[in-house]
Amino acid sequence: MLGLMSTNSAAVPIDIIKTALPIGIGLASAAFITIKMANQYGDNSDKSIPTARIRAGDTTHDAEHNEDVDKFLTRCEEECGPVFNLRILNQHLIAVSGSYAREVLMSPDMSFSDAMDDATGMRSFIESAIKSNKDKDSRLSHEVIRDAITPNLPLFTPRIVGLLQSILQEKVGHCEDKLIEHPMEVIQDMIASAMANVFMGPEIGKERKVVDAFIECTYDFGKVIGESTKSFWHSITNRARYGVFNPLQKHIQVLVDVATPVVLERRRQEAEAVEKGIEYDRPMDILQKLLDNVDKYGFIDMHDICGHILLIVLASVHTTSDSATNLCFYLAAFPEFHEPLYEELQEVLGQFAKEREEERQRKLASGEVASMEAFAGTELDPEHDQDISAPVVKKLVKMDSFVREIFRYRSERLQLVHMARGDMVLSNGMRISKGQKAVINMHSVHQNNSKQVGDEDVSVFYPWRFVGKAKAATKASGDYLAFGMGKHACPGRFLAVQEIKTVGVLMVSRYSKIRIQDPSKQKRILVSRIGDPVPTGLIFTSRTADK
Ligand code: HEM
Repeated sequence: MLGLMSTNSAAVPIDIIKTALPIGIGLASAAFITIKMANQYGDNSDKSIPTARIRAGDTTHDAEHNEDVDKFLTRCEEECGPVFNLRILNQHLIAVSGSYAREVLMSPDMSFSDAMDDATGMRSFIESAIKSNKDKDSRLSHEVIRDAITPNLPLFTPRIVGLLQSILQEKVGHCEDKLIEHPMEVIQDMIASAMANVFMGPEIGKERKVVDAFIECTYDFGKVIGESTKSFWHSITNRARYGVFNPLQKHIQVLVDVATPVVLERRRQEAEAVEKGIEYDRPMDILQKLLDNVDKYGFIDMHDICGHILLIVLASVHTTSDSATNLCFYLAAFPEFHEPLYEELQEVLGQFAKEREEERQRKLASGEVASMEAFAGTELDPEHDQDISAPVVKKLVKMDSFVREIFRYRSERLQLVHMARGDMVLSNGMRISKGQKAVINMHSVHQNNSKQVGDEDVSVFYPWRFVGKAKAATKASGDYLAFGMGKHACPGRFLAVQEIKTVGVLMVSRYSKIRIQDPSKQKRILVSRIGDPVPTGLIFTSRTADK
C-alpha cells in the first residue's frame, strides 16, 4: 500500500487527532449524552461559585431545565450571576455565561475533546480508526480543512452546486404539493454527495457506496456512543472495546477499496506527466492533498488516510445536513420570507449577468476577443451567466443573515461542555479546577438583547437581523458561538455555510411554496436540535410548471 504514495522525503509526523468526529455528538441534544452517574468536584471546587437553587420538590435542575430552558437560565443568571453550578444530566457542571463563555472557549486549559472523551470514551474509538497521528490535541483535521478546503471553496462551488441541484431534482423534482416525509434523508444525500466529491474527488465520490459510508458512519458512531452512555462504566467499556470492534472500519474499507484503483491511476498519470516534462493536472480534493503530503503527515497507508478522511466526515456531514434540513423547515414555518430571499437571488444574478455582459462588450470593443461566439467555453461564456457561483452566494446578504439567525434562534441553550486540564481562573477570580467541567450558557449570548444587534427582540425570529451589520454566518465571535470560538473554532464552517446557503438558494429558486405536513409541529420545529429529527414532512410546490 505504501507504494501508492510518494516517499520523497523523511517523514515528519504532525500531531493529529482532535475531536473531529464527536462534534456532531457534541452538539447533540443534551439528553443524548447523559453521561456519568456522578462527576464529583471534591474539595478543590471554588466555593465562591454559587450553586443555582434547586426548585422545591426537585433533587436536580433537570425538570426545571426541561420545562422551560430559557426561563430556567434567566432565573439562574438573575439569582447567581454569570457563573454558577448546575446539577444536571447526572453531572455537576459549571455554567459560564456571556464574556466568561468566551474565556472558556479561548482558554488552552479547557478542552471539549477531553470532556467528550471523559463522557464517552470516544478517543479510543478515534484512535483505533487511524494508524498515525494519534495525538489527542493534534491539529491535522483542522489544518487540512483550513489549507485545502477553505481557500479552494470557489473552485469547489460549481461541483457542490451541480450535485446539490441534481440530487434535489432526482429526489423532489418538479412537482405540485409533493410530500417528502423525511426531508432529512434527501438533504443528507445532497450534502453527503457534495462532501464525497470534495473530500474524495469526483470519480470516487460518485460511487453510491461511498456516499452511503459518508452518511452511515455518523449513525454507527452515534449508536455506539449513545447506547453506552447510560451507565457509570460506559466510558471504560468503550475504551476497552473500540480497540477490537470499531464500526468505522467497515466504512474505511469501502473508501480504501474504491479509492485504490483511482489513486493508482492518478500515480500513473503523474509519472507519465513527469516523464513527458509537462505539469501534472493535480486533482482538486482532500484525498489528493493527503496523498501529496504523506511524508509531511507521516501517514502509514491508504487505510490510515481514509481513516483520517472519515474523521472529517464525522464532523461534517451530519452537522451540515441537519442545519440545511432545518433551513427548509424554517422556510416552511415563515413563508413570508420565501419571496424576499428569491428576489434577492434574482437581483444578485441580474447584477452578475450585467457585469459579465459589460465585461464581454469591453473585450469585444478592445479587440481582445473577436466575436461573441468566441466566449463559448471561456470564463465569460453567457451560458454561465445565471450560475450559482461562490461570488454569487457571497453576495446573498439576506440568505446569510437568515442562516445566522437560524443558528442563533435554535441553538441548544447549554452546550459545548469543556473539561479543565489544569486550573483555569476566570477574569472575575472564579476558578474552574482541573478535572471540572464547564458548559457554555448559549442562552446568555444568543438570547440576550444586549449581545445581539438590531431593535427586534431576541425572542423574535427576525431573519434580516444581521443584514448590513458585518455579522456573517461564518464569523465566530463572542456574540455568536454556533461554531465555537478561538483556536478550536470550527474550521469547516465556511464549507458548511456555503452548502447551507446553496440549499436555501435551490429551495427558493425551484419551489414557490414549502409547507409543513403537520402544522401543529411548528413550535417543535423551531427548537429542534441536532440528533432530534423533526417529526413531520415537508410539502413542495414548484415555481413553474415547465421546469
Ligand atoms: C453546521 C455545521 C457545523 C457545525 C454547527 C459545527 C460546529 C462546530 C463547533 C461548535 C466546533 C468547536 C468545538 C470546540 O469548541 O472544540 C467545531 C469544531 C470542528 N469542526 Fe465543525 N461544525 C460544522 C461543520 C463542520 C464541517 C463541514 C467540518 C469539516 C469540513 C467540520 C470540522 C470540524 C473540526 C475538524 C473541528 C475541530 C476543530 C479543532 O478542534 O481545532 N465542522 N465544529
